[in-house]
Order: sequence, then C-alpha cells, then structure tokens
Amino acid sequence: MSIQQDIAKLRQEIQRHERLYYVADAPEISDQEYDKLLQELQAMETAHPELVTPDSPTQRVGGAPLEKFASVAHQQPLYSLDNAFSLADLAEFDTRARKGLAAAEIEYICELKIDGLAVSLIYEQGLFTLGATRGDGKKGENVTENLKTVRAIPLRLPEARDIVVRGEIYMKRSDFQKLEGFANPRNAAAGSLRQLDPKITAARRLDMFCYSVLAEHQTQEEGYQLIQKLGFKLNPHRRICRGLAAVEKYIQEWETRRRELDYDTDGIVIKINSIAAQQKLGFTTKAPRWAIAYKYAPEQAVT
Ligand SMILES: NC(=O)c1cc2c(N)ncc(C(N)=O)c2s1
Repeated sequence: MSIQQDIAKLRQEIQRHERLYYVADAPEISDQEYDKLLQELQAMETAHPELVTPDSPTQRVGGAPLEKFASVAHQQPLYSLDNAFSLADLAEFDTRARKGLAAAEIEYICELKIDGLAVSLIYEQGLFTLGATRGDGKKGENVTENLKTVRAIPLRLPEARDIVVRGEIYMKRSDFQKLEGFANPRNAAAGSLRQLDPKITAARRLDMFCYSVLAEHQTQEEGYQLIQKLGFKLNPHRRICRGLAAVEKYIQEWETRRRELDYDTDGIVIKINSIAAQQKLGFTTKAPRWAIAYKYAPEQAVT
C-alpha cells in the first residue's frame, strides 16, 4: 500500500478507538496500545508532513499559547433555562404549556442537567472549525484550540455537512480528584477550558455531553439520534415522559441515583419533545417556554 493509504488507514483506526473510548465508553484496546498507535502516526506524519490533515488525532494538541481569547458572536443565541425549585413550580410550568398548546397532556423528554459549562461547536463541511463558550448567550470566547483537545469532540463528522451543536463541557469526578486548586468539578472544567495554553487544557481530561443540534428534526429525540449518528457523546439517561406525573417520577428516581455517577449534575432538564409544539410556544425574552430546569436542593457540603 502507498504511504498515503498507510497513513489514512492508521488515522481511521485511531479515530475508531477514540470514538470507542471517549464517546461510547467501550474501549477495545488499552491506553498504552492507543498511545503506541498515536506515536506511530506521529512518526509517519513527521516523515511526511505534506500528508497531515486537520482532523488527524495528532492535531488535537496543536495550538501555541494565546495572548487572550478572541470574542465571537453566536450565530443563534444560546438561551438559558427558567428554573423550577419545587414540584409546584413544575406543575405551573406544565399547566402553562398545556394551555398554550390546548393539550390535556404533554409528551416531555427528561434529561440530567450536567453541572459544567455550555459550549457551541461549528462544523463546516464536516470539519470542526470553531468552538466558543456561552459567554452572555450572544457572544462568547473563541476556545477552539482548547476544545480540540477534548477527545469526545469529533474533529471531523462522518458526513461533510455544515452544522452547529451545543453541549456541556464537564470534568469527571475521578479526574477532578487528581487536581488541586479547584472547589468543584465545574470550576475545574471552566478553569481548564479557559487556559491560554492548549497543552494545559489537554492535560486536564475534559469531557462533553452534547444536547442540542441546530438542524431540521421533528422531535427532540430525533435530534438526539442525529447527534449520536454524527459521533457526539450523548448522556444515556434521557427518558420520554408522558405527562407531569411521569416527569415527577423521573425527578424522584434521579434525586438519589445521580450520586452514583462519575460527574456532577445539578438538576433535570425537561423539554417538550415535539419541535412543532416548541415552535408554537416560542421564547420569552431570555428563555424557552417549552423547557425548564428542575433544580435539586444543593447538596449539604460534606465537611
Ligand atoms: N442552558 C441550556 O439550555 C441547557 C443546559 C443544559 C445542561 N447543563 N445539561 C443538560 C442539558 C440538556 N440535556 O438539554 C442542558 S440544556
């Protein structure tokens, strides 16, 4: 085989293992074997620099340290969610939504609210070209080079399409415990993402759950199928809940179950599943009328 074919084959093999390990949480090889493959690719690319591609796994920790982060405007603002602090707040939300839709019962999709920081990723012709923090919702910081070091973020999609996805950058508790100087995993994730030197970010093991894709789909759930097909990591615990009682049951179940997870959550995100219904209800000045975040009472700090 030609050197081009050898390099392309090895690159695809490494990208397959990256997806297995960081997106599917189902590695087939050990870290050492993975590192060995990466070193082999690194050596081949050093010998043939003209064959390096922007999506090569060797390009994840590339950028030189920045002086500062450039500000970047979001194509579509990142909205925030209204909060519900009690089941009564939740009932009010459900009543308002049913009135707006003239519906007796609403099909919701419930998901864990990840306690991290929101980012927006732009892909052009399938290539990851820009990543930004939420900022004030309208403008954020360009942290593209740092997001390239997050192995759960694909550098190239399986299809050459333009798309914008959003999600939450977080740090696993097990990785947080190895770090000094941060009060909690969320602060550690925020502090690590906003490092001017991508090499420091790369060493911090950030992760990402994707939860929104700006593309055509009929239901929220269909949007998640697309996100999965494109190779992003999706939190596996979402559930379709028909009516308020089913939502309350999910909230109750995860109040305790979430403590077994290796990442922090601070509540439950409840969205109306039908996109048509979402469009009918629209937004207030700052938040969607078709979604709400139920917040658990803050855990008593274990002193
Ligand atoms: N601010 C927002 O719109 C969201 C914030 C979050 C979050 N922190 N975690 C999960 C989701 C989700 N699954 O939709 C959302 S949506």
